[in-house]
Amino acid sequence: MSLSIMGAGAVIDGGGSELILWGVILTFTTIMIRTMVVARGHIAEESRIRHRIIDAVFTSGPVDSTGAVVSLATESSEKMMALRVGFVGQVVASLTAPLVVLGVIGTMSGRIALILLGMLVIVPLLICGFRKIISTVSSGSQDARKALAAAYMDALKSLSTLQLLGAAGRISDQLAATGERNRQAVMRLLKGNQLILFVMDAAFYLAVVTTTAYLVLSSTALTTGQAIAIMGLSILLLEPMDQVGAFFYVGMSGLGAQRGIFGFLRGRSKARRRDVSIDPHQEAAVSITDLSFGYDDRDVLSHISLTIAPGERVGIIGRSGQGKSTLLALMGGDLIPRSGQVTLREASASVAQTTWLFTGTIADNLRIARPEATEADMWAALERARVADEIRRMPSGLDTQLGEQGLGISGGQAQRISLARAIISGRRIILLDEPTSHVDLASEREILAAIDDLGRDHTLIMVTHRTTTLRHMDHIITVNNGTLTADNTLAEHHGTHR
Ligand SMILES: Nc1ncnc2c1ncn2[C@@H]1O[C@H](COP(=O)(O)OP(=O)(O)OP(=O)(O)O)[C@@H](O)[C@H]1O
Repeated sequence: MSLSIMGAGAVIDGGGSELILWGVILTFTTIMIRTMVVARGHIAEESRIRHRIIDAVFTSGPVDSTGAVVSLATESSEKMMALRVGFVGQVVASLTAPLVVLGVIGTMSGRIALILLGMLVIVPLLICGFRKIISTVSSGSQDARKALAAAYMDALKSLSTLQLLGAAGRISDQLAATGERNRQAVMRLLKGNQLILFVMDAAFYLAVVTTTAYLVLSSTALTTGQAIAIMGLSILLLEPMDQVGAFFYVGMSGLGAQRGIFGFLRGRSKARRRDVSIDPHQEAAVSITDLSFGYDDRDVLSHISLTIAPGERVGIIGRSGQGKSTLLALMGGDLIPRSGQVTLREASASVAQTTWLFTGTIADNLRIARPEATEADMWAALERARVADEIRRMPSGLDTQLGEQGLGISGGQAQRISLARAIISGRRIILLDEPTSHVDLASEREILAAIDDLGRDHTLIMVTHRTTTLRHMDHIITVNNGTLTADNTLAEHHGTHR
């Protein structure tokens, strides 16, 4: 369009080939800038954002809401990428066009170009003004969407529990209500956008066209051809207005998503986990010195010290809520002590209370701990965890597909696969948090036998409630009121705690 308008002005004036040439060059430059900026690293940028989010989760430990993180790593990342790659590029390009046009108008009348430039500057100011007005509505819509994603994720994660409790219907109603709140928030955002767009579009179009017409008509220095060319060109000044609509859809939601992602990353970097310190020259497998820890303003462990020799099996017991799992998490580096020090001779592996298996095959789940493991390595680890025979009897063996959290196998089998994974990792300090609490007696016997079979090349530290398990331990430590009591033998334990 710019080409034909400039052409018109030039042809009418005669000898305007220079203008046409400029028009051609600058129009193509604008298109190239737009294409290059938009295309640059589209997918790379999105995966970079996702990578930062996931990296922050991995380095700083568990999150309060998995759903919210999934929402950040999917929808929000997409929106932030759309803002940074597609939208910013388009805005730059759409601002280039009017500047070029002003340059061309400037060759005919510097005064008109300057006045129109002044009007153009108002556009970003107007956008900023409206952004402030609408940002609350936009954040509300983002929050509603995040709440919806988190609610779905939580409901799906606890589906079987909800069904067992007969609460599925109620939760389904709650999800519907959360969905409705999300719909209303989106509608509010759209309504606000439409209104602002209408006002801005109409006002700006009218202002530019009337001002240009007035300036052209009141100028005596312009030829008829120039006057027509300037009037035509002024239409191109409205190009940024086409971006205003996109600004409120892509820009505002992108900025909201960016705020959410940066806020999450800032929070995570504050909570950044410090890996437990490793000292291969240390004699003890685990040494804890004058360690204190608490959640918020509540102290859980106070000035505790502990040394565990390589090859020892230590049972950690105590009443519910005394801090057994917390102590194990501190040994694994999942929590940071408030004061004091935890030092391990080498990195540890964990077997959690509830099985932690991914969707994938049994082999996939083992190779997570050691990607280069051969089939023979995997069978050896499964033998040691006393689950190999059962897996051999499964039609697909190592290729048996597991659902989320080990769906498709029994809790006891899942727990022993989890133990096999700790074994195949080659780590010789194994932290077990009540590995037998959710399994039947037969599975418990198998797990305990597997622990006995591990031999003295592994140091085992196990939180447990079960007295049967304690017989397999060399030492028992009781956590009580923030302190530790070491019972050197099982007899001592029975003597004091029966
Ligand atoms: N993430 C957390 N935020 C705040 N408080 C927590 C958190 N995790 C645990 N606690 C509290 O810290 C205390 C110790 O918890 P911990 O899970 O370590 O106890 P435990 O001895 O392992 O209990 P149980 O035998 O019931 O598993 C409890 O009072 C618990 O409520």
